[in-house]
Order: sequence, then structure tokens, then C-alpha cells
Amino acid sequence: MSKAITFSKVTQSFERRGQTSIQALDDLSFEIGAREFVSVLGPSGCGKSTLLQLLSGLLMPSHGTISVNDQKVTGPRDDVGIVFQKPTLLPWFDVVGNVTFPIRHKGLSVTSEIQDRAQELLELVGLKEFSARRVDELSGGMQQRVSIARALLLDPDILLMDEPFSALDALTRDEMSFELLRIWSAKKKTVLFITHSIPEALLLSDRIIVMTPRPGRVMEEINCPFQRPRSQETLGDPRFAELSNHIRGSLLKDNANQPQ
Ligand SMILES: Nc1ncnc2c1ncn2[C@@H]1O[C@H](COP(=O)(O)OP(=O)(O)OP(=O)(O)O)[C@@H](O)[C@H]1O
Repeated sequence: MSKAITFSKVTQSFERRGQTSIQALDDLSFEIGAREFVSVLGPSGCGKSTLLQLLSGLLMPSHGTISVNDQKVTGPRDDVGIVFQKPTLLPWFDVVGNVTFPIRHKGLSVTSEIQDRAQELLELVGLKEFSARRVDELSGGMQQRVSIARALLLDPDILLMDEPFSALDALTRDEMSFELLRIWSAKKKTVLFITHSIPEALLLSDRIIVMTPRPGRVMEEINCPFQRPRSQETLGDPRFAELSNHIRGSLLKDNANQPQ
């Protein structure tokens, strides 16, 4: 499998005026293969969002290298799409206007080809009938679908998702997980998915990277052995409960070892 993402000995410190600096990541190394779905799990503050900002080129590491498709990341790039925790939609544009926003943001005009592409993506995320609606008329789950379609507009190889379903109610969250699996099997992007939810990570991923408390390092990498396509039945696989308990145990043990 060719490599899509490489973190090599990445350390990230944040300087704070008049205070000691905060080390968010320490000597973090891992690789993600092309079209792999990998989740990053870890306690609050272990540097998950920092990792994503580094990968998207919004932040430069204090030490180490991050590469996408074997090229060093030096700034934001079109082959990486991002879905944030909050949908970050623009209320003065309708649904399709939000999906095509990355084109306007680049100073380009929205051609009929782009409009067609946006409509295709809205169909993919189940919002074909809603393209002319105002975004504030949509539910939280629907808004997050719009932001997934927007992230796919420039056809990136890589999709970064920062706890995209954490603001949704439990039922919608489950529904969105299965939706994401369907979208991923249609588009087969490389996905790096940040989450606090062990079941969500197990259900979605090929592999899970478990991080230590801050400064974040890789504590463990876990292969998710469940056959695809995944379904409600996956949740009942005895290995699902075993792995879930194992990860919970690792996270609790490592958290307990932290100085208070
Ligand atoms: N711009 C910044 N300036 C100073 N400190 C920062 C900055 N960004 C992050 N940090 C600190 O770095 C650490 C890691 O933050 P980060 O948001 O990456 O963690 P996280 O694992 O995503 O947390 P959560 O799960 O709570 O969202 C935290 O202690 C945070 O306060």
C-alpha cells in the first residue's frame, strides 16, 4: 500500500507569553496508507487537533516532518479536505452555495461543471432535494453532510475529520457513522478521523492510533479486524466488545500514570 500520510518525529510546542511553553506533541511518528481509514483516539488535550492542524498545513511543526503523498507539508493544499467539529457554513449562501464555496474562496468562478459536481456530491450525501435551502433551515446532521460535500468538492485524496459528529445527538451520530461508511466506500479517500468515541473509531476504521496524554505520542496502534461493509451486526461482534474494553483499559491506565 502506498503511503498517503507520514508523521516523522513530530514535536509541537506552543510558546506562551510570560509562561512556560506547552508541549502538545512529542516525537510523534506514524504512517497512513492510501485509502486507509484511520482514527486517532486519545484523552482530551493530548494534541489530536494540533496533529490535524499540522497535517492541513495551518501550523508548522517545532521539529520533525509531515508529508502528504511523499511531499513535505509547507502550507494548506487542495489534496486535503477538512471537516470540522462544527459545520462552519455561511448562512448567507444556500446549500449548494456552501458546497461550491472552496472555488469562490480560491477566486475562481463557479462553472456549470462545478455546479454539476456540487449536485452530485449533494446526492451522495443524501441532500439532493435541499440544494436551494438556507443552511440554517437544516438539522445539525444535515449541516454536517453539507460540510462533508464541501470538503469533497476539490476531490481531495485525503479527508481530515475533527470529531465531526460530536455535536450531534446520539441517534443522529450513529446514523452519520453509517452514512460516512457509505460515502467512504463510494469515494475511497484516505481518512484521518479524530474522535473521543471508542465505538465510533472501531466501527469506522481500518486502524486506530491511540495516543498518550499530553504531550501526545503513539501509545498503541490497533487493527480493526471487522469485515466490510460494516453494519449494526459489527457492533455485536464479540471482538468489538473485547477491543473496546482493551482500548478503554489502556486509556484509563495511562491517564492514571499522569502526574496530577
Ligand atoms: N495555539 C495554541 N496556543 C497554546 N496552546 C495550545 C494551542 N493549541 C493547542 N494548545 C494546547 O496544546 C494542547 C493540545 O491541544 P489540542 O487541542 O491539540 O488537544 P486535543 O487532543 O484536540 O483536545 P480535545 O480532545 O479536548 O479537543 C492543549 O494543552 C492545548 O491547550
